[in-house]
Amino acid sequence: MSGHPGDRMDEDPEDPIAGVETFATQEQSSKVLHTRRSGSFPPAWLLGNFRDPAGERTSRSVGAKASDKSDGAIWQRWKSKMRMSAEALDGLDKRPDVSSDSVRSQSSDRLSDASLTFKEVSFDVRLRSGETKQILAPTSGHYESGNLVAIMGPSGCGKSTLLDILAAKKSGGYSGTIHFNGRPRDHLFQRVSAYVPQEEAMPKCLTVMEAMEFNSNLKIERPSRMTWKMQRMWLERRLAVLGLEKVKDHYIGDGTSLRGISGGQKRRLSLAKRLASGARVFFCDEPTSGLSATDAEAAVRYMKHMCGYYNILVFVVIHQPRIEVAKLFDELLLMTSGPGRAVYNGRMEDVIGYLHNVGFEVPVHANPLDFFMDLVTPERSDARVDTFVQHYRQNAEHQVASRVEAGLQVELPGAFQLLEEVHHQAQKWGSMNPLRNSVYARRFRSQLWLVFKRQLILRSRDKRGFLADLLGGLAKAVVVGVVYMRTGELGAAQQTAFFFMLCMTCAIDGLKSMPAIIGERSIVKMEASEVLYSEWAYILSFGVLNTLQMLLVHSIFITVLFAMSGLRWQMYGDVYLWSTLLAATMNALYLMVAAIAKDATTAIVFSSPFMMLFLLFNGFTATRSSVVPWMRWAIDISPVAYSIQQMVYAAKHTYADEENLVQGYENVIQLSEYKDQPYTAIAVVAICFGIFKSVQLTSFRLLNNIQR
Ligand SMILES: Nc1ncnc2c1ncn2[C@@H]1O[C@H](COP(=O)(O)OP(=O)(O)OP(=O)(O)O)[C@@H](O)[C@H]1O
Repeated sequence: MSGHPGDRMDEDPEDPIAGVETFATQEQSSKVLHTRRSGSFPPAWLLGNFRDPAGERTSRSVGAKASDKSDGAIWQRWKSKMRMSAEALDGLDKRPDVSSDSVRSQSSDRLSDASLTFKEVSFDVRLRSGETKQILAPTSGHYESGNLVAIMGPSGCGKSTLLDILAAKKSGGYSGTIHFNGRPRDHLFQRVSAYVPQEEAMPKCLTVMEAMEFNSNLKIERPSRMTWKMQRMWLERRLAVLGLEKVKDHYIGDGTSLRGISGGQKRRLSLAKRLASGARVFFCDEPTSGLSATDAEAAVRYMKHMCGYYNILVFVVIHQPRIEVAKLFDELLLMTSGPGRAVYNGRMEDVIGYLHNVGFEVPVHANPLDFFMDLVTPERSDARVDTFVQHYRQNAEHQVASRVEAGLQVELPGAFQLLEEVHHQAQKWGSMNPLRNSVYARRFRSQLWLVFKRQLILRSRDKRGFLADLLGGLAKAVVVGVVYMRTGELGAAQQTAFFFMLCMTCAIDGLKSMPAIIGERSIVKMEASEVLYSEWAYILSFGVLNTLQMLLVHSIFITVLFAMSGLRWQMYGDVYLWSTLLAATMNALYLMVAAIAKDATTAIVFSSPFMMLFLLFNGFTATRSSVVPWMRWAIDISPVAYSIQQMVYAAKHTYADEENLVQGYENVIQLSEYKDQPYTAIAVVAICFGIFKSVQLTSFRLLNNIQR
């Protein structure tokens, strides 16, 4: 069997195989391919610009010289591989005991072994009173791939704390050691592990397959001769393992404005995305909470599939599962609270025997886990916490300790070697860049392109939002234009009032961009903490697209308004330039606030003082001589004031042949203490823009780091 990024490789069967499943997939895929290439937007090049398996034209240069024959051979090998993995998957589905070794060994996609060992991991916090509180007492464990591990215990016992420490979500503040594959965890651990939050924010207008492609492309580089269609087949296998193949072309949705996949399917998509990223160890924080009993069971059952089929290690923090669900877990780490301490750490099937050894018999028809949980929940009157803690210390702790020591003796390939193994095998499908020894699997420019591409797709699908923005700009221009229709015939004071109103309108227009960045922040926070891409990649792509859209809407607004005002077209260039600089600077200000604020309401509240400062100290209604001397600086730094000032000078030059107007403008200049200083004006506007952008970028990054 031949390989693909993330799979273990065996020998390639060279014979061409056209299995039923393969054909079905091929047909579906080509249907989508056809739809995407037939002129719809986003265009095909945006969604995937890769060679058709049949050797058709490609825009990807690497591998373009390969002969059709060898491309055909690659395609046949790939089809054969996919068919065999589909058969193995079918076999897995049909077996009631999904974890049986015989079924596992059928899996051609089985990843190499991995283990996680933690020794004496504890966590203390310093309270405001100065005291230290132990949240998690020293806890140890050793777990190997192919196992589904349940972490259970009463509320507040430190399950999530332990999970966060193991997943490297907590960068410090804990003691103890954590080893991956018998070696100390290093910076590459994040590339081979995945943290799955309780509920994940995902872009609603993306399809399930596109979400998979996004994660996969950011974590695993596609070899040059692996086509878009081949990658899709590979991702379909991952979706099939989690029971999502039927919804692969459905939108994710948000359940309200866009009905997408169900809540249970979303949870499974969270897993599938990480699977497509090549993760070997999963840390899932309450993946079943909020789901119906049926969906919760399905989620755990699919996790079990994933574990067995790919040989993955999965930790799941879970609250009192039903007996059918509990039985799916291989291992159990049960904790009690006050502080968090282990009271059981072993195979799930041994729980009843363990309870018997401690002196408790599980009542007939009772769920053993419910029974056990009740006994170790300190708040319950029938709890026997001390008995279990003591029994664990005297009889079980040393067994766990020896498992840990044995685990530490076995040095499996480290994260880099695992990545190298995958990289090496993937090279069978074409050339690739050298493997990066960085937390980011892809270079910054690839991250930027992939993030930009997704943003463009999402924006292109939000046609209503775009149209509303465009029509809003047009309507605003018409309304303001009707008010100032005779401006061209009026005196300098009235014309300056028009410039003032125009600048005010441009200055507040950017407020509407705030909800977009706030809405996407939780998605970016999650993805950036998973080191899919750097925050800069997001901020840059958002900035470019937001600016382009703003420029388009702004241009329509200014042009229509200017045409209606009746002013001479000679000064259109100046009006356009200064209003655009002002709009861009104020937009940067609003995005800066949006990057800091908790939510949209807070952002509006925060942005008001800044907005008022610039709008009120505008040099026209409040001049340098009319404001208190100690507030004159506000006019000196106001982009609004500089924009009005430069428009006034432009008008004075434009109407140089009309004596009355020139005189009128002289009066305005004198009253408002204006100076014709275009370079100072540009410098001030550019400095403001630079400061707002820098604060936005830094705070976005800082906030993400704090919350990581
Ligand atoms: N950084 C911290 N500072 C103060 N207290 C903390 C900190 N981290 C965790 N805790 C406290 O430690 C306890 C354990 O929290 P944790 O979220 O790990 O528990 P849990 O078992 O996952 O709870 P639940 O099942 O309710 O989600 C809680 O009381 C929590 O408030």
